Amino acid sequence: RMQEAGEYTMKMHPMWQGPLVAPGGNRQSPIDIRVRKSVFDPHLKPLTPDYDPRTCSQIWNNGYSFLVEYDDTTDKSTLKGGPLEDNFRLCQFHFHWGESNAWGSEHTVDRRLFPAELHMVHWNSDKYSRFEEAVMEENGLAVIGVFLKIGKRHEGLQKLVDVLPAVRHKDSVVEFTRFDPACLLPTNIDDYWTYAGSLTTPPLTEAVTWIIMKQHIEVSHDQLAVFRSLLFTSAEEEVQKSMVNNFRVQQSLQGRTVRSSFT
Ligand SMILES: CCc1cc2c(cc1OS(N)(=O)=O)CC[C@@H]1[C@@H]2CC[C@]2(C)[C@@H](O)CC[C@@H]12
Ligand SMILES: [Zn+2]
Repeated sequence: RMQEAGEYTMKMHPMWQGPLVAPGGNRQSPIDIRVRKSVFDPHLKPLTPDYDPRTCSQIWNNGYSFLVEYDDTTDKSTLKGGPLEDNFRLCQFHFHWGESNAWGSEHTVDRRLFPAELHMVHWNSDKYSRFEEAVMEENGLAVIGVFLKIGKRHEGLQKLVDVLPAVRHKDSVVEFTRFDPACLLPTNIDDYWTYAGSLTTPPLTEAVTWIIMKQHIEVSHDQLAVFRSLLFTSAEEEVQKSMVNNFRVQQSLQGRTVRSSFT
């Protein structure tokens, strides 16, 4: 019997069977961005990502998403400007998506859901010496969020899509080199919202300056379908679970202000 509408019960990924709220969390992510409540900040500078594709090293299925990891032992792929006071180093990017195109993003814009969301994770290399340290510190991380919509095929993404079957199972890793993450940014990166939040997966630490792009990117239905062919489960497990709906429920704003770089 097909599930009746509204009867939909999402099988929670084991990650969410634990504590859903960080202890004492008052700046949690993701959130709904209320456009009319965001405050234009004329002092926000243009964002200046400067990525070196040669720092791309591997793709890893960590059992919740797939992470494209970058060598962050030097200042070769960096992010500066925007709301950021310091220099940040790119360490990985990953996505969140749904089992249908009707939902999948973590952030929403006036409650509008997107089929997927890209996160590019950077850490403050002026203040800390390694990612694991910055993860625990306020203003330790900066994450760029980009919404994905279904439309024309994304040529730059295809190189990544083609290698995903090699990391189908949890804990699989495959070498992946010379991928320029800038190709996944929208053409206009000057218009964004920014707010103080947290990681949306454990350790859920309130270390993140979020920078959410106003302009989305387009990927094809077939490209997103390959994301859904990944598995939460490792090769040994007898019951295989499709990697879908790997997003966190929205958190309350708790008095925070979302700033915009545009009017
Ligand atoms: C894909 C979602 C994901 C995984 C990870 C982080 C962040 C992640 O997404 S999100 N949405 O930016 O919060 C930051 C902490 C990372 C973790 C991947 C695994 C680690 C790198 C651990 O090995 C140590 C710190 C962990
Ligand atoms: Zn994420």
